Amino acid sequence: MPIVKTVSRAVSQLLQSSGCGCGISIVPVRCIGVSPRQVASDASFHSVSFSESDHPRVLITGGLGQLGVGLAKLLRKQFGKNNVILSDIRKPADHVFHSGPFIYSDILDYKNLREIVVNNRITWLFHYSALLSAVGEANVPLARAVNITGLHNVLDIAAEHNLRLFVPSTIGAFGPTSPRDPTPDLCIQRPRTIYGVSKVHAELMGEYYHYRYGLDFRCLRYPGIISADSQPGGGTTDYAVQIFHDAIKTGKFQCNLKPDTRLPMMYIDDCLKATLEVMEAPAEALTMRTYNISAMSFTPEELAQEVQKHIPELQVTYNVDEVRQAIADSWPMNFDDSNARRDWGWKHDYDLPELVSTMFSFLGSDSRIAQAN
Ligand SMILES: NC(=O)c1ccc[n+]([C@@H]2O[C@H](COP(=O)([O-])OP(=O)(O)OC[C@H]3O[C@@H](n4cnc5c(N)ncnc54)[C@H](O)[C@@H]3O)[C@@H](O)[C@H]2O)c1
Ligand SMILES: C[C@@H](O)[C@H](N)C(=O)O
Repeated sequence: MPIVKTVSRAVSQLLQSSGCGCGISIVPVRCIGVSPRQVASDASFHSVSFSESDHPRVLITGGLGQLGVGLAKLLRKQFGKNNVILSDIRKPADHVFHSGPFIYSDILDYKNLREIVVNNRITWLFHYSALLSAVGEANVPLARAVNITGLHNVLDIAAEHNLRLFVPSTIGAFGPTSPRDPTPDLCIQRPRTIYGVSKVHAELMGEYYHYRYGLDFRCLRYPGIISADSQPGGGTTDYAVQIFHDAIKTGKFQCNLKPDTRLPMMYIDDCLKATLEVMEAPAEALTMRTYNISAMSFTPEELAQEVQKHIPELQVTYNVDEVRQAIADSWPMNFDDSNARRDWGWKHDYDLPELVSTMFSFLGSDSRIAQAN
């Protein structure tokens, strides 16, 4: 009995200890073994030397998707080219490979991931690997492995090596029983996609590791992200990127969501700015570890009208994809991000008109606009 009492007192002290995790020295260390793939620290690099400044040394997982290359560019500007390593399981395009350090990393290979963190003295990790909502529904076992098992690997390595860890969540972490207009930070979360379920799991596990082990976990729930120079990876909000390419190439766009489907959206520069800001925010400013961020909300019809201000002859038709429509109908229509705005000064720069004109100036539609006028 005395042993049971001592253990339960220790556990209740742990559970009551505050956010910083001070005094909790236990970390979830897995068996230390020798990786069969031990390589010299610089084996995979075409540029190897880290600066000796105080800059964080950054690893981005899943970095060849829609968001990772842009994030690397922003972070390299801030912290130096060689302090930011992009990684993925895909082969990088030439311009990406030559823009800074790139390394192969499969997040399901725990030892290899640990080796990369150790050999490169990583201090900040941005965990971008994931299968998004539509591709996740098409391959649930793979989505479960990448989004859940992969996250477990990342969490353990981050806790073991005292990293600051950023994991993005999404509007997809909410479901049909959540309040949808607006959706606050704290409310019912019962998503009906494997993507959403894995992201709620990531939010909860990250926060648990923060309170239990003192892990510096930071998480933003992104809206659908719109970018000009990178393609979306198979989500429900992809239509809002595709419309620009089709408008310029063919003047026709077939939308796979109904015209009145309202979803929160954001231009990539705002998304990446928020990501860096929350990672740089002083820990004392963060009253929470998972925040909604928001910029605008629109329907396909409203986006098409704004695009038609630039390409008046654009013809839009609708051919609804039932899987994507059901997902979109269960997601927030508007996102309440007042906590992010209050705690660390989040402020977006792009509303719908600025987003559309910026996309067209990137995609070089000037000649078409001139023709249209
Ligand atoms: N793009 C958006 O609209 C959006 C919105 C909300 C949240 N997010 C989140 O932001 C993050 C990045 O999104 P994205 O749009 O760039 O995704 P993406 O689908 O474009 O890219 C994901 C990357 O993960 C990689 N990957 C897959 N399996 C892997 C594995 N086993 N090991 C390592 N890498 C692997 C893929 O090769 C791919 O390059 C994701 O976590 C996503 O959930 C994105
Ligand atoms: C919203 C987001 O997480 C992603 N773009 C998707 O649609 O799946």
